[in-house]
Amino acid sequence: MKSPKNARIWAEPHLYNYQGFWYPAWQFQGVLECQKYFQAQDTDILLISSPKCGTTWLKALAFTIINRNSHAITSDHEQKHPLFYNNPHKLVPHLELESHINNPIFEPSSFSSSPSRLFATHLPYISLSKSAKASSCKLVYICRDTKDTFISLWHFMNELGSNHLGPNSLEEAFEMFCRGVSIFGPFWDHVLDYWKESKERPNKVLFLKYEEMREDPNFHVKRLAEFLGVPFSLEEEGSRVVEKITNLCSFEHLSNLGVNKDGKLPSGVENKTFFRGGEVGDWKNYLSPEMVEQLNRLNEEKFRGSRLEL
Ligand SMILES: Nc1ncnc2c1ncn2[C@@H]1O[C@H](COP(=O)(O)OS(=O)(=O)O)[C@@H](OP(=O)(O)O)[C@H]1O
Repeated sequence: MKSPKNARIWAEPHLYNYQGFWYPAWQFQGVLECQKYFQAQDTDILLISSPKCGTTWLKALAFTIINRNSHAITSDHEQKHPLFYNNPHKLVPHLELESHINNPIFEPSSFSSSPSRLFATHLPYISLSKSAKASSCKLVYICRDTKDTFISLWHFMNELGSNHLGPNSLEEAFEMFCRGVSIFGPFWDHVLDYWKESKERPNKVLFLKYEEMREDPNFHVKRLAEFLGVPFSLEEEGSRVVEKITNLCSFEHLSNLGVNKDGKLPSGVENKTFFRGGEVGDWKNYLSPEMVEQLNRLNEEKFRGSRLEL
């Protein structure tokens, strides 16, 4: 199904609805190919998110955790770790984007030496391939406060929007987001489906919250490593490997690296667009009291009975 009006929709001329979720034309083909062709292996790890919920950060953390034996955590002085000269999106391929370019080949990053293939996706649960759901591959989902996600998405899409239709105003974007019309949205359905799966199959789906990770990153890095089957040894804890990973992957560190200030992805997107501010509660600088009330009300309605709070 195609969006009804020929207007600016998240700086896109049209969005397409498939299985209840919205996509720009340039991603739609990749979504279909990914659902049809991606063959998950039992040892795979999929990092999953609705856009702007912490994908870049999670990619950096998971890559560093699972490859720590082959890529030791180096200091600013040594700069040997791949994160010093690669944006996290280059180290962890995004399924629906890569498949669009290389269909139907799903190649893990050549930087990874882990026996687990590491991929990321924004696909909603309903559109994952059969094997991703049925195999023993691990799914790590990260979600974020609804209001901060919306503000981050609005900035990002306006920044990306290279078409002649121009940017969306905050009010236009807000109205669409609340109706569920956003990239890989409705946001609430995306989050809720993975939340339910994480409750039903906790060994299969780990559900992370951006704000909780900001609050105590070391705790969540340990939790992530345990879930991925590569817990930290006592020796590693003693030599502060957890803290080193947290620091290496922090917003402050990654956003100040040359590669993330000046580099670009093969798609042409500038790496710096993935590092806007990384603040919790930035929505307070943008949303009116009425908008806040509306998003709070939607959160309550959509998540009622699920015990999920965002
Ligand atoms: N390392 C690290 N730590 C904490 N936060 C980080 C990090 N890297 C990126 N960010 C912030 O995450 C927001 C981008 O979200 P995503 O990475 O999910 O974007 S994308 O879906 O991959 O396009 C975006 O949030 P906003 O700054 O609020 O827009 C980024 O700044």
